Amino acid sequence: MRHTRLIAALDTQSVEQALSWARMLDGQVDAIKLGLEFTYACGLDAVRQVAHDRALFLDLKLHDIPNTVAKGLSSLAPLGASMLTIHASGGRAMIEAARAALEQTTLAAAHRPLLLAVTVLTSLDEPGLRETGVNATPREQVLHLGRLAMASGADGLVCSAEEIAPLRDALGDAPVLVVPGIRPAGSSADDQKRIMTPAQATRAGANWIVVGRPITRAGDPAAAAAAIQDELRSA
Ligand SMILES: O=C(O)c1cc(=O)[nH]c(=O)n1[C@@H]1O[C@H](COP(=O)(O)O)[C@@H](O)[C@H]1O
Repeated sequence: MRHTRLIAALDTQSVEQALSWARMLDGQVDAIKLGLEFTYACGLDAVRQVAHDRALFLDLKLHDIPNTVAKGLSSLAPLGASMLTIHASGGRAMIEAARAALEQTTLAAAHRPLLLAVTVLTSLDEPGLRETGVNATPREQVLHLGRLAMASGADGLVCSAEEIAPLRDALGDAPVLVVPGIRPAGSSADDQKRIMTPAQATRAGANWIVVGRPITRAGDPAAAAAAIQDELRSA
């Protein structure tokens, strides 16, 4: 059976806070995620400092013309992240250019970061997606973008847990599925719309789940992470 691993999203504008969370979560989570909030506030040197020898998901969701995304990724590749994100809606040429840039920039193939394509943000429900001009359900649009991204060179997809089963039906085991919008039972949804519990996500077949505020806002983040790992193991 697939073992679902846990990524903690360390969303903060403070290096000290990120370092403190990273240290308290060592041994409790399988990777840390640093994203837009941290990177814009603290810079790439701070990303290096917090990542140290931890597995890093650097989530900067690049979305631009192919040349700009390719050059942006070649600037990020030397940071040594295990995973990087782009938006699948940037299109085939952008995704192909992103993949080519990572192949060319990273020295050893074994160290190439996984290229993950974000499909439909977990903060969008059907009406929210329709407002962007997409006349499809989130599930249909995730499948559509997921097929495009995988055919264009992505290693995996970021999606909600609701779309894991249809993606597995359509694309099999090949895509690495990274799933945010995870809420342990009873915790606040915050701005997330398409949510599931850790147990539901692992049963559906997530490779990784991403959990931020339910861990970082807990009185004891290490205990919150440990409880999520227990839920994953016993699901
Ligand atoms: O790419 C992501 O990681 C991502 C994609 C998505 O569709 N939804 C989503 O929430 N995320 C990220 O996952 C994390 C979720 O954080 P919490 O809602 O606090 O658990 C945030 O850092 C988001 O940037």
